[in-house]
Amino acid sequence: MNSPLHGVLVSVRNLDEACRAQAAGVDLIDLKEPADGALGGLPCALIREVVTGLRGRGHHGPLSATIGDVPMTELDTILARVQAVAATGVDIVKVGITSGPEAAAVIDALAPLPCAIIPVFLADDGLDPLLLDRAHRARFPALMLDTARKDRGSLFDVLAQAELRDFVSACHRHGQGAGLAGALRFRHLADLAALSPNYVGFRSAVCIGDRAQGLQTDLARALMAQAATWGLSRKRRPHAIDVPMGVPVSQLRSVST
Ligand SMILES: O=C[C@H](O)COP(=O)(O)O
Repeated sequence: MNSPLHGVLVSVRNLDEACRAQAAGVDLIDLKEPADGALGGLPCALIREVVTGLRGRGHHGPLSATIGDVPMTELDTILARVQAVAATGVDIVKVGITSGPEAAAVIDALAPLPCAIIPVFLADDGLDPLLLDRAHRARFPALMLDTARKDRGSLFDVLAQAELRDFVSACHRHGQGAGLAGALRFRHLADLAALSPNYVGFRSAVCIGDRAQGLQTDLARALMAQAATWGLSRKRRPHAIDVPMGVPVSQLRSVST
């Protein structure tokens, strides 16, 4: 249960928001620019500033960052961005994967890299089982689902419960953590808990208005409190539903700088 890939992930865009997330007790702080799409990237200098700032404030929890919304056709750019983001000092690099002929080559190219990478499958148009199987076999520490079009409902509107359950089970069968995100709201916590993912990701739910607005500390605190009652946070209540073991720290490849 001490996996760094367990709990509630909240996306932030700068050090101020990161400190708010830290104050709220967020388990995984994720760096991205929410106004630039589902996986909008931040400049590496800003990522480094946030990493240094948080570590300087005694934050020991895992930090992730996205490489930005890079098309699958631009493999060289994807690999260069992964290397640059990993070098900022984050623990995990998130890479968005969209279905299409080039996606398999992206998975294959990411797999041997010497840093912890989480492929994020954008599920708006369904999941490609062959692509997912490839990612399971590539031994990434975790896989994640998210949605690109935030105005069309949540992850639960684009995938059936059974598909989500199969995704989580397949991750666990392959020794991988399973992450779920996609315009998730407080009202989804019970359904999320029933799926027993390793971590759940939020941005829209901790903003007033859309996800491009500022992170609200009060909402983040409330989210963490409610997630804890459902066993979805690392700070679980004693009576909370048990969540399967996540990926042990030893299984995370270190980030090369
Ligand atoms: O990585 C997780 C996402 O940032 C979640 O954002 P969202 O709740 O707006 O879909």
